[in-house]
Amino acid sequence: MESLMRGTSLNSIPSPFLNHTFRQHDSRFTFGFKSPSSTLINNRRPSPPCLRAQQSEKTEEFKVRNSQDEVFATQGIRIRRRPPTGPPLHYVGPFEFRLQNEGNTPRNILEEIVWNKDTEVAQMKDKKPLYTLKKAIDLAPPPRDFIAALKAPYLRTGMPALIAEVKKASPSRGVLREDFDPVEIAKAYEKGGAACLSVLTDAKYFQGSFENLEAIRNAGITCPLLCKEFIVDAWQLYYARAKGADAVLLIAAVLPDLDIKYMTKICKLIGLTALVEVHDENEMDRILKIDGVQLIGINNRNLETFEVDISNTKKLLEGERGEKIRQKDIVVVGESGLFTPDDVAYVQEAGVKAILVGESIVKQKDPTKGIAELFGKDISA
Ligand SMILES: O=P(O)(O)OC[C@@H](O)[C@@H](O)c1c[nH]c2ccccc12
Repeated sequence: MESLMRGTSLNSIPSPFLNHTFRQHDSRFTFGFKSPSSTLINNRRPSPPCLRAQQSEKTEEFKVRNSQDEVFATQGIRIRRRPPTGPPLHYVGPFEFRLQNEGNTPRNILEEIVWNKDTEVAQMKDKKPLYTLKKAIDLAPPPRDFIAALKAPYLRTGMPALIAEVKKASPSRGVLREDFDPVEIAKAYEKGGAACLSVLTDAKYFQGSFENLEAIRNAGITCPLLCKEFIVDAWQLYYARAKGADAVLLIAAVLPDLDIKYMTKICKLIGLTALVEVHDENEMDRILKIDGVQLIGINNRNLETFEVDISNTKKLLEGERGEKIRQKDIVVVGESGLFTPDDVAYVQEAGVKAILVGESIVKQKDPTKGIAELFGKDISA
């Protein structure tokens, strides 16, 4: 299974956004990175009836996708979940004309990742259908309480609890650590006082894996584990739980409200905690209207542009939003771009009870010391 995650077909999708260090090429993919062109196709023969039937199926698919796009647009979601199929053929006299897909190039890195993930998940689902995962989750180690693990150190120390990220690489930063031993890093984080760990499982863009998640889970680590994945399908929730995850990330920039509602319910059902990630006011307002969300992450990095600005955490917690969050007793996590004790103090002041940190601690020779440096003191006691 893991070889599939890192298999040739997926690793080889050419990407204009991906850091050169782990980029390969393959022409088998349906969505390419050709310069968007509007090509008029002119077939000289009229279509036989079977072709026309296929085309009307395509028309239906096109309509469904269009209406999905409309739902996304009304919620302010810019990310398209799949490459557009393009308009169906138009008949003009004895000729068939159609405009070739103009929009089948991802508009940004997040869109590219999501399109890849969709293909990847479809392949994985074929190999491991849901009913096999349902059996597997009964055998998985019982889930740990992610939110309780965050609240305890915050109540004890008054400092934000740390979710320390096991992260080898990212599309914006390239490889963060060459000598990457996920289990050693996880142990060092735990020793340094991390409350929970986040483990990147995306292979193509972050050089992570589910093997890492499983290995950390089986290495005697007691911190609850967040599976850091791009969830586009409920099947992935079951897969994450089967691999030992205690929590998963749901990205509001990718998932419409209905998916968030449905997925948070499934999470509850199978014992996973959902960390719902927002990046702007619109996403925050959408998520605050959804019942049952207990944990919200504010990402200081815009996943479409890679811009990092830690004042984003403050901005989204000001005024009525902050009030509503307190009323609902939601735990907020400040995510990304935190490097110094001043940064930690800044987001704490803004109202977060936990922080999610990768780069600044994973890059340190000794990540245990990296944590003490980040907080300006030893938080392990
Ligand atoms: O390495 P940083 O800047 O400390 O960031 C960690 C974490 O917040 C970041 O990896 C992250 C936040 N949300 C994500 C969604 C997908 C992938 C990665 C992320």
